[in-house]
Amino acid sequence: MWRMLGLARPLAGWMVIAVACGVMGFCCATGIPVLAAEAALCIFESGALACTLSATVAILTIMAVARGILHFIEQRCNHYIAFRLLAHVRDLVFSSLRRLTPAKLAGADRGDLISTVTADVELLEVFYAHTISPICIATLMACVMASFLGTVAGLLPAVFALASYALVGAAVPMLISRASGTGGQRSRNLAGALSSFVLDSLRGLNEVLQFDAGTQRLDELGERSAQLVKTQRKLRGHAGRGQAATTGLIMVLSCLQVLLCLHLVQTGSINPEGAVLASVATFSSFGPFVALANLGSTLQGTLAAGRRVIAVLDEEPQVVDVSNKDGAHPAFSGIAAEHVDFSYDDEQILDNASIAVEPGQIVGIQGRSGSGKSTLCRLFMRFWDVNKGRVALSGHDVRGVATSALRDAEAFVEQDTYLFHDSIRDNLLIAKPDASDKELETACRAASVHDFIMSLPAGYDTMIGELGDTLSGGERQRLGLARAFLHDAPLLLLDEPTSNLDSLNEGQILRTLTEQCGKRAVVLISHRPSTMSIADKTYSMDSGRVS
Ligand SMILES: Nc1ncnc2c1ncn2[C@@H]1O[C@H](COP(=O)(O)OP(=O)(O)OP(=O)(O)O)[C@@H](O)[C@H]1O
Repeated sequence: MWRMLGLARPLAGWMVIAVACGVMGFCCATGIPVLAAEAALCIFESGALACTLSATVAILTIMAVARGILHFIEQRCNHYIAFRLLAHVRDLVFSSLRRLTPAKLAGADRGDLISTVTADVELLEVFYAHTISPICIATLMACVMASFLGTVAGLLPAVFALASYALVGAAVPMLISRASGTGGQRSRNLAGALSSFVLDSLRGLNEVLQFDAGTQRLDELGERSAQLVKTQRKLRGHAGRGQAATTGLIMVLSCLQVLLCLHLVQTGSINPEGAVLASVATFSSFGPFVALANLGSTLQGTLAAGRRVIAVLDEEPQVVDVSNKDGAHPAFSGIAAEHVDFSYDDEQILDNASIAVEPGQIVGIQGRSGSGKSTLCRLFMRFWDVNKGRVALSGHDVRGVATSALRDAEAFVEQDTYLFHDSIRDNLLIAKPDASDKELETACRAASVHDFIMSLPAGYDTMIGELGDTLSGGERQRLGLARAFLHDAPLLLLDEPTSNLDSLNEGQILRTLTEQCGKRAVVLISHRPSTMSIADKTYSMDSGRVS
């Protein structure tokens, strides 16, 4: 909670305005019946109906309008603070992910991470807009009311009111929160799992139809929905019972205050006027504390979301970027893995692996599936650091090379090319944002994809559908290669670059690679003998060892 509050420090000024408006607004809300009671007493005592009534009506009208305006300003400020902070927190989370990726996003907790980035950050709105300032407002209102009651009716009604506020505003939300238990969290997890299941089913629709698994998927969908509805019904039940208990408790406490005031009048400790004003004020002053009582059912979920967001912010990256100032910027003169040991978790993937790539060379790597070929490329990119040995770029350990220099020196085409929901042009320009149309065309011709792009209705400005599934595997692969060619790095790491291509397109790509090999070094991973035939030398990988 303190860490989350710390993030709100730059917006403290807005928070002060929100709290001030909230307190003044509740003073008006409580003041209206108190003033009305005061006017009634005055008329009853003096009989000066006309003048008292018009003055009172005027003041009451001003207070009622002021209450509305103040509440509006309070809510505006709270939501301004909340949404500014959500943007700030999202920025912090994305910066953190930038530090933690790609190792973090390749891990098994990827799904959890995505719900932290989306749902958890969103949930913090409740904390920033509906938790902090209501707590401050309730605390200040408790002080204001205690001093008012102390003035009109003495110490005892003031102390009783304070105890009542503590009961409604602190004990009740804690009890509701405890009674709801982890229900809020469970409901959120179930809702997240349900949407993933729906998305998964839609993505795998072809497989579902092909294997006639529709009924089975529908049954599972029904079961998951029923579980979610059950959990939410239970939660609503808790919230409803909590609200009913709060309202009942307020009635009982207000009546007890009236009885206490009557008793004090009987003993002569206070006058009847003070007793009436204290009773009316107590009845109408529970608003800020009810707001806190209602937080009970959401508090645990909000704090759990905050804890997860802060855990992402605090997580230490597996690979720490090297800044331009601290790192080396060597001109490319080859890359090598020297006696490298590596494991993702406990399972050893590379065992004393050594490989050397010189400028202008095409180096092939082959081996059975899972032998660690792609892993070696990821170590060249320094997505992970080696456990033993070193990866050397131009003779420099990559752990000492500036990350931007490393990215400039290498272009990596992985087995799956990710295409953004954007135009083909913008998808390619990510590799070189300032590339001219001519450069774009040259890269696409080299990747044998220019003619295909020109056959599309809007050419390079054609939008790529969501998940890129309007394109074939081969078209996506060639766009990935075009990106790498555009990046124009001296080292190309190509992981199965021709696996989805027909022999015509494969031939064109291989021609491009051999033509360019004077210009750059290429690491080529492939199971295809035709692709491997262009390699100057070939390494074989088996159980993490290279020969
Ligand atoms: N992020 C990861 N976390 C844990 N294990 C991983 C991770 N990525 C890969 N592995 C495991 O490491 C081993 C080597 O994977 P790698 O992708 O390097 O193999 P590969 O030789 O390129 O296989 P293929 O030819 O099928 O692409 C595999 O057993 C794989 O399951």
